Amino acid sequence: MSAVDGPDHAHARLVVVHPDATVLAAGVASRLLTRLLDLQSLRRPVHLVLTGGTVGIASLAAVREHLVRDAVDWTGVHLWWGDERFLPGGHPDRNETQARAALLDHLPQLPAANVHAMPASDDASTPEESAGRYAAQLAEHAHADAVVPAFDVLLLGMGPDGHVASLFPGHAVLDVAGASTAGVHGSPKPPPERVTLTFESLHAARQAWVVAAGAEKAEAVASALAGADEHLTPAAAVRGTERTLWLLDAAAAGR
Ligand SMILES: O=C(O)[C@H](O)[C@@H](O)[C@H](O)[C@H](O)COP(=O)(O)O
Repeated sequence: MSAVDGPDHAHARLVVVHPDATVLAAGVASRLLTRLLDLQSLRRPVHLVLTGGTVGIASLAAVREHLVRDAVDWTGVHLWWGDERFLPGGHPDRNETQARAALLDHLPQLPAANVHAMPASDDASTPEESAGRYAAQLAEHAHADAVVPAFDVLLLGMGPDGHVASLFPGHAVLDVAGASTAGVHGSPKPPPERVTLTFESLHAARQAWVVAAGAEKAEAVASALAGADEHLTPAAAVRGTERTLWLLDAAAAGR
C-alpha cells in the first residue's frame, strides 16, 4: 500500500489478519501512527475518531508504547469519539476515561481543545442533549457545507452482534437521517444509555477501520464481509470514502 492512498486505491476494502489480539493492537498502533505521519506531511489538522472496547483501548495503549508516538505533531491532531457511554465525567466505564488513561494523558503536546469528548451525564441532562451539543461541535470543525469533519481515520470496534459505535442491530438509530449524532436507550451492551455517531457521520470518514479480535466476533465478521443487511449486522455498512480496513486477529477471522 502506498504511503498515501491515491485514487487507484479509492473505495478499496482490505482485510488484514494478525495472529492474536496483542499483535493486532500493535499492528493497529503502527498503522495508525504511520497514517498520521503520512497525512501530516500533507496537511494539518488531521481528524481521528476513537472507539471504546477492549481492542480499541488496547490499540491506544500500544500507541502510547510505540517509539514513533512522539514523531506525530499532536498539536495538529483532533480526537473525536464514535460513541460514549452516558455516564458522569471521569467514570471508569466512559470511553473517554479509558482513552485518557491509555494514551491521551501521556501526550503533553496534545491541546485540551483538540480532545472532543461527548458531554457526560453530569454535564448534559439526557443522551439527546449530549448528542445535540456534540453535533454542534462536529459542525464547527466541518468544511464548507459539511456537518462533520471528513475524518481521516475512523476507528471502530465491533461487538459479537455486529454493532459498531453504539449502532446496535434492530435499533431505530440505524435509520436516523439528517443528524450526525443520536442518543441511544436500551443498549444491549451496558450501560443502557449512550451517545453515538450515526451512519451518516461514519460514512464521512476517508478511512474506516473495523478492529475486531476473538472467536466470538467471527460470525459477525463473516456476515459483515458477506454483505449482510446493516439492520442485522451494522458493521456491514462501514465504508470509508477512500478505504475500508478490517483489522482482525486469527480468531475473529475464523469464519
Ligand atoms: O462503547 C463501546 O462499547 C464501544 O464503542 C463498542 O462499540 C465496542 O467497540 C464494541 O462493543 C467492541 O468492544 P470489545 O472490543 O470490548 O469487544
